[in-house]
Amino acid sequence: MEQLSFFEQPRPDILLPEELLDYHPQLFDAAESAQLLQLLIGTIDWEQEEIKMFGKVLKTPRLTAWYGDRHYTYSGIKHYPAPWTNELLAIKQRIEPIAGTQFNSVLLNYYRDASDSMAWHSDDEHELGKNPVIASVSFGQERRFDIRHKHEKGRKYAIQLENGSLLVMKGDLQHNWEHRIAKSTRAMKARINLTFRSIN
Ligand SMILES: O=C(O)CCC(=O)C(=O)O
Ligand SMILES: [Fe+2]
Repeated sequence: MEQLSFFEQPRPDILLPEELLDYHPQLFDAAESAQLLQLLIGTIDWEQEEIKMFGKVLKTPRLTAWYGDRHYTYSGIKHYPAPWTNELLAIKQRIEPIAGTQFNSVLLNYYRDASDSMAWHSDDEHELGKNPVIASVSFGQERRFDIRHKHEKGRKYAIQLENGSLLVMKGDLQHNWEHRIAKSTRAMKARINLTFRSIN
């Protein structure tokens, strides 16, 4: 199946383009990451959204939640976020100096196992502006993050997003590239990813 075989193992010899991606492993240590993973699983108001595709109603293959100050349209659905929690604010304050910008919203994704995923997409909604900085924090199971150029076939990268890491996405990544978290053929434990955004 194309989904599973598109990328081989990430090549550690290929450096990530630094104008697009800035990776900070172990920003949160193992103890803190384990604690935040359990706390977020237990306290976030998770939902499984439905998407309409080719006249069918499908469930999104992961759980999601929006928190922050601004409502936001994503995949054609208008979201009214829940107010910041103390933990989410603390994570936001920790990453803002590294990302070099301030955020007013966060999308949380909960990948329960290997069959949870996020399809190829760009975060290119109008409210985010043309070349947004988006800060992606991961807790729990390491998963592979795939990136491909929209027009130049063969320009692609894969990076393992480790427990406690921060990935800053910037430049024209949301304009000329797409990214995804593919399903995996190997067993996968729970993972939570938080993408902090600034919505106009
Ligand atoms: O789970 C991830 O690492 C990616 C999340 C993502 O692309 C998004 O929230 O738009
Ligand atoms: Fe995304």
